[in-house]
Amino acid sequence: MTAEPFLQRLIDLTLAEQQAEELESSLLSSSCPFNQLVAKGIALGGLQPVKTSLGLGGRTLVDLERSLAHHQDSTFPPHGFRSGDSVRLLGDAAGGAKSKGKKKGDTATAGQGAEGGLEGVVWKVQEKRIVIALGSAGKGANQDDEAEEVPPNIRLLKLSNPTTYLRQISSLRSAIRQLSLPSPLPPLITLSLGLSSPPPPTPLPPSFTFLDPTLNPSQQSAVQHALTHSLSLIWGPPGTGKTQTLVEVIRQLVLVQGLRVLVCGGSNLSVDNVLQRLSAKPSSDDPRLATPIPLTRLGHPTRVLTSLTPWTLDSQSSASDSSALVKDIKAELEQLEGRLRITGKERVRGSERKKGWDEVRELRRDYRRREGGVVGEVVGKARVVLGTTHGVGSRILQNQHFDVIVIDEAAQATEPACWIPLANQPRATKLILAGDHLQLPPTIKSLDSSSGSKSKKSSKKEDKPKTTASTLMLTEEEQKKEDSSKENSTSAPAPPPSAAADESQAAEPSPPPPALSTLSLSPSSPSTPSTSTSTTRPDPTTTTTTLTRSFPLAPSPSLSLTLFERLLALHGPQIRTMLSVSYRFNSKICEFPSRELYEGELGVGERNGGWKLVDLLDGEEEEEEEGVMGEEVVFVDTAGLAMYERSGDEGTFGAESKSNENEADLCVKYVEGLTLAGLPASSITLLSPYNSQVTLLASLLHPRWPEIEVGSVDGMQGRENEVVVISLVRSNEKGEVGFLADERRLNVAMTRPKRQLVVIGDSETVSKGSGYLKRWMQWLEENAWVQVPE
Ligand SMILES: Nc1ncnc2c1ncn2[C@@H]1O[C@H](COP(=O)(O)OP(=O)(O)OP(=O)(O)O)[C@@H](O)[C@H]1O
Repeated sequence: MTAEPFLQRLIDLTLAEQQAEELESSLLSSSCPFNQLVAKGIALGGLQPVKTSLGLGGRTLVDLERSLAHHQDSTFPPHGFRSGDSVRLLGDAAGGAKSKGKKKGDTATAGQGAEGGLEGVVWKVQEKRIVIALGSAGKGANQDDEAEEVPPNIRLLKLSNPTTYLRQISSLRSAIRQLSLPSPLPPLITLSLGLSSPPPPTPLPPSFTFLDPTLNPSQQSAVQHALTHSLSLIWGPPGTGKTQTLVEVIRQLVLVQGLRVLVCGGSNLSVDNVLQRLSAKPSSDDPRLATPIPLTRLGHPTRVLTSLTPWTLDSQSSASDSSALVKDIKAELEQLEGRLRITGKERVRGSERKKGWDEVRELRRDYRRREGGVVGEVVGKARVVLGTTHGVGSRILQNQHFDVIVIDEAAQATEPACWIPLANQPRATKLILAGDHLQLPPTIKSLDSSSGSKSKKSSKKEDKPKTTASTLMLTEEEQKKEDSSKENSTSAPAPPPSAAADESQAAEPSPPPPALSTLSLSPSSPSTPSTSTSTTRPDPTTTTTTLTRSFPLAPSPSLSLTLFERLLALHGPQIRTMLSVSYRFNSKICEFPSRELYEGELGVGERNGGWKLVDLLDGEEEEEEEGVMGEEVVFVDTAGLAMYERSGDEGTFGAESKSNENEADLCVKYVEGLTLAGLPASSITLLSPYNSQVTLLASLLHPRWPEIEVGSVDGMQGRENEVVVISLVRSNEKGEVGFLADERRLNVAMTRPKRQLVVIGDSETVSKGSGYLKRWMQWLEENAWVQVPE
């Protein structure tokens, strides 16, 4: 397969994903009465605008509160609106604001009569107030005409968000265009498409030393590999210091090599993790670390950890010297708009009103132009810019060039998301990806065309890169493409027939992923490059089929194949290093995942290797409770006790999920024992692969121990606690294991605890699932403190 069809295939998969998300959202909202949408957390009614102001990008911000004419309480009920979500504002009475009806880029269906109204993006969410930046996700700030039409009574509906996909598609199209240009292809594009093999490493100078003297040997090797190779994958199993390693790499690149670095992450949290370490005072007194690196964090300030606000672009821009004039214009604009919005007797009328809005438009243009100048100045000073993969495609970076692209949590980002920095940074010559492809991959909603079954996995939906108001400023190219991409979306692979069918499939496991060792993207081995390793382009007058590839390129079977995995399969293990010391858990907890998934190479640090739960208790309790508190792994085996699972209505889409009441009771008993022994409830986490069981556990545990964390495995990636109790749920005569079949899900579950892993389940049922599950059950029998409930 040549490069162009490969990229086109990624576009098709992205369009299918966008369609699946739109379908899910539209089916949900169109078939539900409004109060049910409120109950589901995707709508809010009886709101009134209490203030309008101006936000970054010249957008009108509307502050909404619950109207006391409609509600007794001004606090919002539980809801799912988060900053960055696309929304529609509707006039409350008629179900549509007095506006221009359906807009050009309007694809979301949001309930009966919901086609009109104003589009916006959630800017800020508080207990009693929600702030909306007007303007559709795809249109940037060109909403001048609409600012005056905010209805007095408002219903708010959550929409599916096309911007994420638009940016991915436009980046992939940009990469396709670059293939046909006469100039040499950017080196990272040739490497990513297998059009060249990675060039030989550039050796480090003899004077090279590490800035961080605490790095372990595997971290040091990873740093050296990343500094000397054009393409470097840092494979970081749980708790192995991936972030610490990346920080050393970034500091070396900037402070020692004088390069400029763009750091992206699949989620806001991953970006913040890197920023937090990078902005912290270094523990080493190496003089090279004396001057702090100028850093800028892109993205919506409300989605950035509060402690990191000073590094956000918004904060830096408003603190800059050049922002004074912009502030003056903003104040003038707000004053004028405020006057024009006055209703009743005092209202501005007739030609004066028209003149006023003309002036607002003019001032807005001026504001945006000047604000753009300030933002460009601030970003230009940064030596490291950080943002989500989506955020770094913002127009803000259009004329900014970086030497190195770093993508953290790359095994949790889809490949089209990674193409945003790749296609938009043609001058970058080094790509560093960090992640662990043996933990859960990105969430995919669309059909997995390779298997015909739905692939729904992994990370929480909120963690997906989302549109944030600060990053809504699409490139002009994206804006032009918006409509055409929607037209094209009709040619994408067919979405699932119905949301109900969709979700019920999700209750069953996705087919187990290909093991890395068996992941073959082509008939020939990646380790057998063809003769040409040229990084220059062929004669542009010839067709793309003549592009000489060093490595075979196969179409991506689905979006769950990440760039991280594909590059590993394409270029071979020489492009990666593995961090092999985990600082999270004790050696017993490490044993099984290390043997089964990490080639036996994962070990533990000196500090944590001998950790036990009993060490957290004071002396007296320690003596009393020696026994289970001294165990690292506990297995409560319900085999033969007929503690069968139950299917239950999960609430959303009427989907079926599983629960197991007997197991839940055993969990409660176990937790009771731990707390009686003196362990704080906050040190305990309960996990289950099934949402129904999570709900059941929470209902049993939270009334007594509100601080206990209870969650689904998929939502807990990246988290840890002293004790983690896993309720496996599956217990049936047929030996059906459902979600447990995915090795990566189990890997995430069993690598969350620091001192004690507790598994509660039916070994007889689970052993029937797969070789991996059978081996796990065997290992538990041989290594855990096994309890058989009465
Ligand atoms: N060389 C080291 N020596 C001692 N402790 C270390 C070392 N490297 C990392 N750590 C500690 O290990 C813990 C995990 O490190 P870090 O957060 O960098 O890992 P990570 O791989 O990014 O984590 P995650 O699995 O959550 O992605 C931290 O407490 C960190 O201080």
